[in-house]
Amino acid sequence: MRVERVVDRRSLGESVATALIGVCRERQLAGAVPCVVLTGGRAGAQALLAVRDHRDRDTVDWGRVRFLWGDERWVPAGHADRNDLLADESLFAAVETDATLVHRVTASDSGLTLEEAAAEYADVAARVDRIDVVLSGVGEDGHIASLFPGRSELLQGDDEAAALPVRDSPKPPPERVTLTLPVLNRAVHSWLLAVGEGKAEALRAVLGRTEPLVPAARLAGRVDTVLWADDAALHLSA
Ligand SMILES: O=C1O[C@H](COP(=O)(O)O)[C@@H](O)[C@H](O)[C@H]1O
Repeated sequence: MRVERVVDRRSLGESVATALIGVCRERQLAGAVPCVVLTGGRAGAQALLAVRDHRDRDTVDWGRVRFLWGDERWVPAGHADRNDLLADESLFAAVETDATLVHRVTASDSGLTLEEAAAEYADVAARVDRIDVVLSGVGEDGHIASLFPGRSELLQGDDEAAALPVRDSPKPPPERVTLTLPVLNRAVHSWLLAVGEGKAEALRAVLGRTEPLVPAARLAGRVDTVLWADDAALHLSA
C-alpha cells in the first residue's frame, strides 16, 4: 500500500479530487465510461466537495461516469444517514449526471426487504465489467464499506453474491447493504481515505499488517492501492 501523506482534511480532499478527475478524464479520452465506487464517511464527503470545487472539474463529462457505492445504510431515501446524500449535496448538485449510470442501493422505504435490496444491488454490481476507482473511508475499527472486523461478510469468495445485507452493524445504523471484498478488489485503483486522530489506531493496524488483518488492510487494487491520510491520522504510524 502506497501512502500519500497530506497535512489536513482539506488537502486530502484536494489531492484525492485531482487524482480522481485525472483517472476519469483519461478513461473518457480513451472512449470509456469510467466507473467510480463512492464511500460514505467524513473523508469521502471531503473528497466529493473538493471534486465539486476543483478547477479541472469540467474536464470530465460527469454524465458519462458510472457511480456505485461501496455500502449504503438501510434508512429511507433522503435520510441524513444515507451515504448517497453526500454526493447529492455536493458533486451531484453541481454537475449533470446520467441517472441510468448512478446506481444507488434501494432505500428502506422502497417496499423491498433488506435482503431483496442487497440481491438487487448484487445484480447491478455483477454486471459492471470494470471498476476504475474504489474510494473507501476507513472506520476507527478498521472497517471499510460495511465490512466490519470479525464479521462473516469478509469471508465471501469471488463466486458468491457481489453485495450482501448486513444486520447488527457495530456502528449505527444497524442495517446496511455492502459490496463484498472481492468486488471492491476488482478496482483498478483502490484508495483508502483517512482523516483525523481517531483513525490513527486503525492505520497502525493497516500499515503494520497486524493479524488478524482488519478489513481496510485487505484492500488491493489491480494497479495501485493508496492510503490517502493526513498527519493526524498517521501520527502513530510514522
Ligand atoms: O459507516 C461508515 O463509515 C465509514 C467511515 O466513516 P467516517 O465518518 O468515520 O470517516 C465509511 O467508510 C462507510 O462507507 C460508512 O458506511
